[in-house]
Amino acid sequence: MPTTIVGVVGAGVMGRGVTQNLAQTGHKVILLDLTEDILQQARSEIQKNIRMQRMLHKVQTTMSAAEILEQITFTTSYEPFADADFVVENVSEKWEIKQKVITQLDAICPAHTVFAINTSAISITRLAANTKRPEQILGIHFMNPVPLKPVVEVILGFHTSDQTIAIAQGILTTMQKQWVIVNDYPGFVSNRISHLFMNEAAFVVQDQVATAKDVDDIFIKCYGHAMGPLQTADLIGLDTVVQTLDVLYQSYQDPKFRCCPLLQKMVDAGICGVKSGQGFYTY
Ligand SMILES: NC(=O)c1ccc[n+]([C@@H]2O[C@H](COP(=O)([O-])OP(=O)(O)OC[C@H]3O[C@@H](n4cnc5c(N)ncnc54)[C@H](O)[C@@H]3O)[C@@H](O)[C@H]2O)c1
Repeated sequence: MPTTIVGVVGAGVMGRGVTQNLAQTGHKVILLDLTEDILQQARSEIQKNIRMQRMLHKVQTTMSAAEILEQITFTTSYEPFADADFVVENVSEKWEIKQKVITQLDAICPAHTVFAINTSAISITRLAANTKRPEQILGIHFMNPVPLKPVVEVILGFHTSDQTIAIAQGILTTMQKQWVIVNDYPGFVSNRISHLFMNEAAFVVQDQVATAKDVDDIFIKCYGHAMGPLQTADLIGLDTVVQTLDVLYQSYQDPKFRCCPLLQKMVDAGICGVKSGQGFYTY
């Protein structure tokens, strides 16, 4: 396999999962975030998740937790990205932040490096236009928790080349992932549909039609879903759900994506779901 070093930008919910998945399948990973504190939290969280996932989900790896962590370089500097062959970008779901990061990556990474954008809804084509390598950019929408979810959505930007797709598929195969390839319109398939579900579920709770648990129970017990829409929103992070709805609303100019005021109010109050310990449920 040609790729040896993978850069990961953003050490939040998704960046940690992507890093763990890459490291435990033998890749050398450079993980970048804004502060040492965030990186320290990411390190502890990855260590905890390796242990928990082995215990609860019987995840098979021949490497010890210490060996997996040794594969990861934690950094606040872009300098090590000069050696990266493949980059997975996982920063917050805000256009200005992703645009700045992709420009910095384009300046430091070697000419051959492929960039995979892990986004909920932002246009891959629009981000690619901020680089000198639009044919080497594609979207990989990983599912959460990354090491446990076997399938990703691969999103083709307008200029994404066949070679870029093949390189990404090579990395995904080593990560033990399967993929579904889709075209680039904001929200792709998964989030364009799921955010309507989650948003409307929040409106139902806001309107006091039912409690969060009753809404979720209907999806789980009547429709056979593994999780209800509000449990899913808590798992994603309510802040990320609100940001994604904002991107969808701006992109399509369609009122069906207007964010439920209850969701916005919860985020304003610091209630962001699993990551903050409180959302529609308590964690
Ligand atoms: N949470 C999910 O279930 C989920 C699933 C699929 C895709 N996504 C997408 O993945 C991306 C990351 O989501 P998340 O849930 O991990 O968010 P998060 O808020 O948990 O983490 C974002 C991280 O980005 C870092 N960051 C912000 N600006 C940065 C910069 N300039 N340079 C480096 N790091 C920076 C933050 O410090 C934070 O650690 C988003 O685009 C989101 O839409 C999320």
